[in-house]
Amino acid sequence: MSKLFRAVILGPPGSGKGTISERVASCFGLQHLSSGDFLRENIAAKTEAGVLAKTYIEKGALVPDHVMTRLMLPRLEEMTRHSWLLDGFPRTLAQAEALNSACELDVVISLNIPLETLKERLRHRWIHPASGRVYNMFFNPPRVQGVDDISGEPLIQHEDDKPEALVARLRHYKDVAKPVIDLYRAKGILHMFSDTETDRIWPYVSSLLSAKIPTDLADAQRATTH
Ligand SMILES: Nc1nc2c(ncn2[C@@H]2O[C@H](COP(=O)(O)OP(=O)(O)O)[C@@H](O)[C@H]2O)c(=O)[nH]1
Ligand SMILES: Nc1ccn([C@@H]2O[C@H](COP(=O)(O)OP(=O)(O)O)[C@@H](O)[C@H]2O)c(=O)n1
Repeated sequence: MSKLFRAVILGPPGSGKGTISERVASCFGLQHLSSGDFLRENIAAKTEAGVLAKTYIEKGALVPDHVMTRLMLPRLEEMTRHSWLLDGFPRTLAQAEALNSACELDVVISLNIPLETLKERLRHRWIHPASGRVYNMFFNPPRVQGVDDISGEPLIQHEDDKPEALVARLRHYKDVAKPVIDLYRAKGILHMFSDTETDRIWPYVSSLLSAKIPTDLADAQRATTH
């Protein structure tokens, strides 16, 4: 069996992790696992972890490490036969260390986006809460203003994307992420991309993954996902 491929995408809220992950999933056939979406599914299903996580997210706080790892590691266990791209986890050094002991990563993509750009994007981010689909009123607007393209249901704005909560959230992200980035840099698997536009970053991410993902794996996975 060919080797499976494991990747993580890091970056502050609004840096384009979800947008790039979707492109990676469709071009390279990796499974995209977003911890934010998975948390929202757990909250909607009122699982034990979901009920607990909700109390933190509502306050704009990070979900504690032991809750996140207890949620994510079993989910990754279910994907041992797939190649995947993990988005939103790990967020802290403790989460990165827990992930380390569960599996070996091939590549870490880190998005380095200027603060002003992040603020501008998140102000205009709207989501469809049931599916996690993300829109931007300029970059990828819904076909009908305020309405999800697929379900026709109303879009909402995250409380923590509103301007008042944003700056503190982005600043906090930086402090927490630094040791995670340092860890992956020390392991020699970190690839950092800096720009203000996802469309300019994407060709570099795409050529990195083309070089790193074994071709037989990419072909096989494409065949099963299309
Ligand atoms: N203007 C602009 N918006 C973008 C770009 N890339 C992503 N977005 C939007 O910015 C917001 C944040 O992107 P998302 O992929 O959700 O970032 P994440 O929080 O890191 O997962 C979304 O509304 C995206 O549609 C870009 O290059 N330019
Ligand atoms: N590893 C993680 C991932 C998400 N979260 C929480 O879940 C929320 C939504 O995650 P997300 O990845 O969809 O959103 P942003 O990081 O773009 O805000 C975050 O704002 C955190 O409150 C967390 O605490 N720890």
